Amino acid sequence: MSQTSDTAARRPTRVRVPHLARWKAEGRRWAMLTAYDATTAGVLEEAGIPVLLVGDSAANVVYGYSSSLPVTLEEMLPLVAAVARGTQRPLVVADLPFGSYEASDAQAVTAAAALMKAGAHAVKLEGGVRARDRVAAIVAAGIPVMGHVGFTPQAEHAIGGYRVAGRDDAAAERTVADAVAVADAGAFAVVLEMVSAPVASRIREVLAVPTVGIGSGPDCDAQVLVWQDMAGLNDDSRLSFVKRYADMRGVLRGAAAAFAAEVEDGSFPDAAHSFDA
Ligand SMILES: Nc1nc(=O)c2c([nH]1)NC[C@@H]1CN(c3ccc(C(=O)N[C@@H](CCC(=O)O)C(=O)O)cc3)CN21
Ligand SMILES: CC(C)C(=O)C(=O)O
Ligand SMILES: [Mg+2]
Repeated sequence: MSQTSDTAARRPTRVRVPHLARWKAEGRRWAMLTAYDATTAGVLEEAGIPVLLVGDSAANVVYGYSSSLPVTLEEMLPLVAAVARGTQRPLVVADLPFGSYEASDAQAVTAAAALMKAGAHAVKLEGGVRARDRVAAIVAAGIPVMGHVGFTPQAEHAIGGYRVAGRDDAAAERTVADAVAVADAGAFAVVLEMVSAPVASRIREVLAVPTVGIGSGPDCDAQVLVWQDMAGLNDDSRLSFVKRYADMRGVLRGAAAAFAAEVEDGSFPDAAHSFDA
């Protein structure tokens, strides 16, 4: 295949599902962050993040809902398209939102295909044993699926709150069985959310595919955080598994306040930021 422009010649190779399998075999850990817009996704690509998740956490951090339940497929699609347009290298995974895949395999495949048409390279859905048929149906349609077990926020009301999965022996066995079920159904990776660290470690040993931890301890093949949590843009301090790597909330508040002060005192715009004649 000939490459005709400089841009094409420099275009980085897209991360694909087989790369993640290879990284597990090599014992190489990797980071996943959420992204919801083209600008941020481009910055995360520059930082070398290989996998971006357009999470249904968009419900909270983009749309301002107090849980992930209200966000719709229609609200997810433009965010997926923006992240795909804004990046060249990262694998873009899109969450199937609550209500878009539970009713039937056919509904799940239709919703997954809509996310792929918007630009995703893979989809993610919540649930273990209860979701295995959905995973298999979407995989059979040629769409890579990332699983998500442990605490599954879309099932908050069935679970009875935000809680760590796998803390007693029976719960540990259920969580391992959930991860195995989605991996056996064809998932290329499995998110482990708020799984106790020893159980997550066991799942990592048992699964041939990578585990992606969030609040599940260090013994995972990859780690994921919501980018606004990671960057300290969110002020929600309830999430004890989040580490803040910057104070973006403080930086942005400071910049906005400085801008407003200069507008109010007439020092912005100055000659350097105006057009003469
Ligand atoms: N900003 C943001 N970050 C997230 O990680 C996130 C979202 N939004 N929205 C979708 C889901 C919801 N998630 C959540 C929501 C709440 C807890 C939570 O309350 N955790 C507490 C309680 C744990 C416990 O009681 O055992 C914690 O201490 O982490 C955890 C994950 C993770 N996802
Ligand atoms: C927190 C991650 C795993 C997620 O599912 C989301 O952002 O919606
Ligand atoms: Mg999600």
